[in-house]
Amino acid sequence: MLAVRNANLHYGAAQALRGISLDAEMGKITCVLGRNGVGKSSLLRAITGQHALSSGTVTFNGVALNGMAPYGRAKQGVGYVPQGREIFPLLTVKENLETGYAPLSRGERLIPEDIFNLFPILRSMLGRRGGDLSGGQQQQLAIGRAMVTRPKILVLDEPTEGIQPSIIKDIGRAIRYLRDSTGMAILLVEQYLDFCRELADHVYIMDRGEIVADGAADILDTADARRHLTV
Ligand SMILES: Nc1ncnc2c1ncn2[C@@H]1O[C@H](COP(=O)(O)OP(=O)(O)OP(=O)(O)O)[C@@H](O)[C@H]1O
Repeated sequence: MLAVRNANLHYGAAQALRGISLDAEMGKITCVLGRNGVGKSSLLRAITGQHALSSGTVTFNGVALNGMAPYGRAKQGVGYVPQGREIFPLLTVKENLETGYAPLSRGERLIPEDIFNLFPILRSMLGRRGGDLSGGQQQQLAIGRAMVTRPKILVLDEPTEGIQPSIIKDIGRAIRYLRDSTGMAILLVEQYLDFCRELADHVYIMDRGEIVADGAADILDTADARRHLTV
């Protein structure tokens, strides 16, 4: 289980996270919902080691991640699909996938066949440059690249952002498959309520750097949740 406790994060004098505590359990999909700018990406950057917390702790299966570089966290099994996907535009699809080898030992350096079963388009585009792919294909590639690292927790930053509905369905199916087939924990942040309602085992709602509610997906239908989520 990933456990965040009393996390505070600052950008200079501005505080982006205020005393956040949350759990992402193994074999479950945990969704964090919130409007633009409430601190969702900051939370994921703190978990994956892109930005240090000012105070608070992050542990994964009992191992303290605080102070560990992103590479060390990847070795601990933290896979990250960043906002905007961050595909290398001049590398081919295959080379992009192979960048996921970095935290693996030599014997583990294989591209899992599951990636192509979930996203067949990637197999047919292995030799194409990342920059030539559509936004939805790049999102599939970013998830595939994270799968190459054999994550025990997959952390996704707004996987539906700017993506057409048919590919959103494929991504939802892939996330469910990963939960059910591997028992990994999945933590995703989103603004797209219906996507979370369909997928989430547990939901947290964030507003202005704080967790303001949490529970099963049906809390999204409460008036209190809507107040924090509508613009
Ligand atoms: N590098 C940075 N320097 C200064 N302020 C930042 C930085 N990154 C984010 N912020 C600020 O921190 C707050 C939280 O931003 P964050 O990106 O975590 O929110 P978010 O919920 O992920 O929003 P979005 O949906 O737009 O990605 C915002 O007020 C944002 O302007």
